[in-house]
Amino acid sequence: MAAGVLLFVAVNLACLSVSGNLASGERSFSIDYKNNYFLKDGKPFQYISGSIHYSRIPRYYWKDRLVKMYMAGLNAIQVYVPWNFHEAVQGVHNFTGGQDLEHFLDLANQTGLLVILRPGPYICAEWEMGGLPAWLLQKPNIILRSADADYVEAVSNWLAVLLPKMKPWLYINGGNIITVQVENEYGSYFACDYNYMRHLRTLFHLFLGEDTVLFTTDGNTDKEMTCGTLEGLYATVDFGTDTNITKAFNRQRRFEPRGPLVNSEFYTGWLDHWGDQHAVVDAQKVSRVLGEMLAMGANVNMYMFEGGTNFGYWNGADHDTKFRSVVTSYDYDAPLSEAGDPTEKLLAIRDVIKQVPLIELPPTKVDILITFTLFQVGNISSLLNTLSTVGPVKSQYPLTFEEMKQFYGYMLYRTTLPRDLSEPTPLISPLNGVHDRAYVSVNGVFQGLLERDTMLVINVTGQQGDTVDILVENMGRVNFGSKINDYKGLLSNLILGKDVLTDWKIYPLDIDGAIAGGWPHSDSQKSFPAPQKDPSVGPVFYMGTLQPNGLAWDTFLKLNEWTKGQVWINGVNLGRYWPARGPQLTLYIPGPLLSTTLPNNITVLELEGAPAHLRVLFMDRPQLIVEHSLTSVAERTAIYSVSFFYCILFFFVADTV
Ligand SMILES: CCCC/N=C1\SC[C@@H]2[C@H](O)[C@H](O)[C@@H](O)CN12
Repeated sequence: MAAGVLLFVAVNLACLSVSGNLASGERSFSIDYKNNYFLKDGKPFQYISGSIHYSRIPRYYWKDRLVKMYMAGLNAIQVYVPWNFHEAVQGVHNFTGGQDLEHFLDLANQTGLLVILRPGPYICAEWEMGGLPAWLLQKPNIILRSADADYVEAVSNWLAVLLPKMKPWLYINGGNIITVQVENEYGSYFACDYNYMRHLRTLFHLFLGEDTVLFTTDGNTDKEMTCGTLEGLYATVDFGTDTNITKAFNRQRRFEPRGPLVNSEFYTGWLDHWGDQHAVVDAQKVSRVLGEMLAMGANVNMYMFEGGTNFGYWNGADHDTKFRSVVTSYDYDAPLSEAGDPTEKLLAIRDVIKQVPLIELPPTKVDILITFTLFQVGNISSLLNTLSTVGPVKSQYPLTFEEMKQFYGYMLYRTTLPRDLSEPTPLISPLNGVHDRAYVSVNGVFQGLLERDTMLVINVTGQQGDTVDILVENMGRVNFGSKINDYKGLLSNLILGKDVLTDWKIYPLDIDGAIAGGWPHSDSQKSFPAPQKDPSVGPVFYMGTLQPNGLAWDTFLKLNEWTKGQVWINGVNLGRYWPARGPQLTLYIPGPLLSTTLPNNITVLELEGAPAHLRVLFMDRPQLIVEHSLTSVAERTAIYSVSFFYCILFFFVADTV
């Protein structure tokens, strides 16, 4: 029996012998600084936890994931609360449906899982702006994650709503929350503002009670631990498989000489940015290092255990040497896949934990391969009456998304050519002010794109008075480091040759609202352009309808030879696709999102260029670019032959108009 299990059994046996000094039935959770472990109801307790983000999993799959985590041997889960997920509009709080945090906590409780709650208010997590709501940026020069008065006021108002909801869920009050994290890796942030952390500590104690176990988590360096820790908040560390465990926990000991050893984020995998090679972490290495930590009696949370998906516009970004947007899939090479399928890594981890009988895990999904063809709806310039019902804001110079009070998605900036441009003329944002991608058209003809930090100039031609349309895409706000004040849109003027472009009409686009309202399928009685021989280039909408065919399983949408864009299915925004850049090549579609009785409406916004065939493919497994080619020849042959067979069998010509 692995040493880790021996120790786990020993700790549990110790529980039987320890005569708790508690009234029978009284619940408590605390730190035993004498014996260096947690006490649960007065008995030694070691948590084996996994991170799962309810904001990245459809509500109908929460229980499925939680049960699988329990079946893997965990006794706890760790969960972030993204502030912007619950207060996208200032002062308007949403705790229903996919935001029903208390329902998620209740499902975890029903499943026998304790909870390590991480309410931030900043959470990082490769989530949009690290969970901070973008409307904070409307306060000029706000210093986020500091004692800045505007920021502190907004944080205090938010925590005054959230924390009272959480108090009944504390283990000591009959719930399942055992510990609560304050902020997140604060030692990594430039501000190092102890007054801010003291204010948070005051609020957390005020709303949750003085006897709640509060903690901090920081990267495994002295500098990070120095700025990130505070008296009264138990200091924990995070590190992955390549870190020396003894050195890491010795560093924690320098800040917490007594108390339980805790690795709050043991990285089971890692995140992907568009253009990266897909990050993987060896399963045997993960299970081995986990076993070593458990054998030391350490408390471990595996980050991630179930990653899920950055649906809609919720992905974050990093900005070290340049801006790098996080992909839609948050699979994280985690023990449970993005679609919730157990992996070899989960089985290896379960072998180390071995605290639950080896119940058979549910089988993976059945094979599905469906191909069908989309039809062109039109380009954005021609759809402004549908997509921008509020109409344009006129401004001499460009306004940001935040100034326009639209925080996510896409914005259309329109002006006219100041003079004839018979020769290709450079269009440039001299201050690198395109945040993040701008798709440029003249009189509806796509001229090219500008990309933050990457593509800073394109050539344009046209005649004086021609309409210049610039569609700007928010690719997700930076979620880590000093650049989280990540304003979006055209942050500075555009220069065309020697002319500063002025006199703008700026159109907020409510694409999600239009699609949720049934567009474009509800317009299907109208005539759409007939399929073109040559595919359009530039931002164009396409639509399709998949007739019900019993398909109610999880599938993965592949847009083979498409470039980059966004997909909606039955009104739900699945997120971004970018197969031209990878490594992600498919989009996860949760099975219950598809109707087995009604037509399934697919809408695609292709931003650069669709393939002539306009076909899309529903697959039974994800595809991504790994270090070697996508698949071996044998695998490729198998996929294509199976695909060919199913194409014949399931070829769907989408409903046309
Ligand atoms: C080297 C940069 C470290 C930044 N911290 C990261 S990257 C992946 C994870 C998640 O973002 C997590 O939310 C952070 O707390 C720690 N971490």
